[in-house]
Amino acid sequence: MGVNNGTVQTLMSDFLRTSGGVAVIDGGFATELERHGADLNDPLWSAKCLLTSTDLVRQVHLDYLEAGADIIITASYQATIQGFGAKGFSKEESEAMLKKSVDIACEARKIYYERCRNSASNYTSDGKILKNRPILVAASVGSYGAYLADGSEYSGDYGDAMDLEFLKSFHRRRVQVLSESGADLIAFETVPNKIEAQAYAELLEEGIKIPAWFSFNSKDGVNVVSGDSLIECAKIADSCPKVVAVGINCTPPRFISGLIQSIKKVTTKPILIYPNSGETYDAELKQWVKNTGVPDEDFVSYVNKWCEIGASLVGGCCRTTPNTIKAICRTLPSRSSYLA
Ligand code: MET
Ligand SMILES: [Zn+2]
Repeated sequence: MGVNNGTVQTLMSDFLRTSGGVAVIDGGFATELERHGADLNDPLWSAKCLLTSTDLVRQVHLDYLEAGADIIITASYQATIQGFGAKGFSKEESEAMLKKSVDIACEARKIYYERCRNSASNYTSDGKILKNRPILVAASVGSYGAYLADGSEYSGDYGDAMDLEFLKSFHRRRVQVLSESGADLIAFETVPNKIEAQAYAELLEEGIKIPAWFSFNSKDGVNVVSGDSLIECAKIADSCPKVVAVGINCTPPRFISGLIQSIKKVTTKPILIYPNSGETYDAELKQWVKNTGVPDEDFVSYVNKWCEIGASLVGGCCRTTPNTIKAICRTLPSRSSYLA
């Protein structure tokens, strides 16, 4: 673990202090696996690589560390006990797979630290950042909609019959296993609606021993994707003592400033931002389609503005790459010092 003496509540503030006020999150993980040739057309999506391509998973984590990320997010976004079960794995095997997603990220961090130790400078001639610094491993938990693998993490529509207890029991064991796996925190990502945020907040109170962040997604720049109020969602995160950061991921860059302003109204917890490239995922085509996608340079030109208005953790989501993360590091005043 990269930060010493941290308690659950102070983990993120301690971490941000040692990171110079702003920390860098990694970039798109599943889409980066795909860019390296992985076929993720599967209900497990990126978690399929936990079964077939662990070396690639480790390599992509390392690529993000060498691009300057301070926080790497595990391949467990769409890894669920139910999803592995549907492929014939036992409960024990499925739980082992969850643990493995964290183990691989921790291995990458260990290899990275070795490379830092063996490197004469913080920045190599081929553009790698090898700077010894605190690094956190965040265990990803994607939404119930992500498990459904039908794009409903972008609609947030779970039907009228959905209830809180169902969602809690869906996520309970997975969250327990990930919280005992050696990860530093849990990243609840792409949270599409209020009921799922509530379910996570209540699960965290069931004796979970590591902190978490809540990251919502939006497709209108005002509400979360289901149409539920972002303000109300952020309030749920704010009132949960285990939640150490609140924010937005997998949302077009152009919406981010407004969303930060909304979140700020209801919480003083650190705000995290990791937008996608601005393209849209077409669930039927199972493809990212271009619309208002912004190239890396434009995406990055927003970053300091986001920090000025309140973000303190910044990275990228789907279709962003290690180059995006490098460019984010280069633009942050607190980082540029070791990237000369
Ligand atoms: N951390 C996940 C990934 O980058 C988030 C996916 S959002 C649909 O793969
Ligand atoms: Zn994404």
